[in-house]
Amino acid sequence: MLTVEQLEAGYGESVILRGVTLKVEPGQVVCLLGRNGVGKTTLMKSVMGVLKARKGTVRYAGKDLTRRPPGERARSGLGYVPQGREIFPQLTVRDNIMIGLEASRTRTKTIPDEAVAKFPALPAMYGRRGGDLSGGQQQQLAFARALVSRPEVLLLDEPCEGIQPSIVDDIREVIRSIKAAGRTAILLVEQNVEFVRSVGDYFYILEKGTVAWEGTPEALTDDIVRHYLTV
Ligand SMILES: Nc1ncnc2c1ncn2[C@@H]1O[C@H](COP(=O)(O)OP(=O)(O)OP(=O)(O)O)[C@@H](O)[C@H]1O
Repeated sequence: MLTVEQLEAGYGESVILRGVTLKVEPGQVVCLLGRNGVGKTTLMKSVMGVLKARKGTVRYAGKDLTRRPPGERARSGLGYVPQGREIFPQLTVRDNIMIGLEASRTRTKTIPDEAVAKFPALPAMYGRRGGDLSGGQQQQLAFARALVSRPEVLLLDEPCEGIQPSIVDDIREVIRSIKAAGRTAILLVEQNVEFVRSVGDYFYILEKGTVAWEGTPEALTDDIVRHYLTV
C-alpha cells in the first residue's frame, strides 16, 4: 500500500501542499481531483521524489521513501507517467522505453513483449524519434516506458490532456486492463470528471493545499463536483 501522510511541499517561498494525507490500496484506481493550480502535479512529483517533501511522509510497502531519490522509488515499485509525457524528443522510441527499463528492478536489456502488448502499434515505431510521434502516440510511449518496470503503483498525471477523443477511449481501456490484471494500483490525476468516474474506485479532492473531500464513486455526486471542481 502507498500512504502519504501530512505531506507538505512547495517551490521557494510558496507552500503548495499543506498537509495532504491519502492512500492507495493494492489494485485500486485512486483519482486525485481539484481545480487548476491546487497542487495535484506537485503531489505526484513529491510522491515520486522529483520534488522534495518539506514535511510529512511517503511510504510504500512498509518502507519510508520520503528521503529516497526517484530511482530508488522506481525500483521499489512506483511507476510515473508525468504531465506532458516528457518524452525525450531526440531519442528513438526504443531508447525512450529503455530508459524506463534501466530505472527499474528488472535486469533484462530487451523490451519485454508484455510491456508493449497494450500498444501494438509501438514496436513498428521503435526506430523513430520520440519527438516525431503524435501526442497520442507519445502518451502510449510514456505508458510503455513506465510499464516496462512492472510497477506496483502507477502514477498517471493527466494522461488525457491534449489527446483527441478516440485516443482518450484507448487510454481508458489501458487503465481498465491494468486494473483488471490486478497487479498494479493507479494514482490518477485527471481533469475530465466523466473519465475518472468511469475508472475510479476512490476519489480525493484537493483544495487550499489539503484534502477537502474524499469518497467513493457513489458519493462523488454532481453537487460535489459543482462545489469543488466547477470554475
Ligand atoms: N516549478 C515551479 N516553480 C514555482 N511554482 C510552481 C512550479 N510548478 C508549479 N508551481 C505552482 O504551484 C501551484 C500548483 O501547481 P501544480 O502544477 O501542482 O497544480 P495542478 O493542480 O497540477 O494544476 P493543473 O491542473 O493546472 O495542472 C501553482 O500555483 C503553480 O503555479
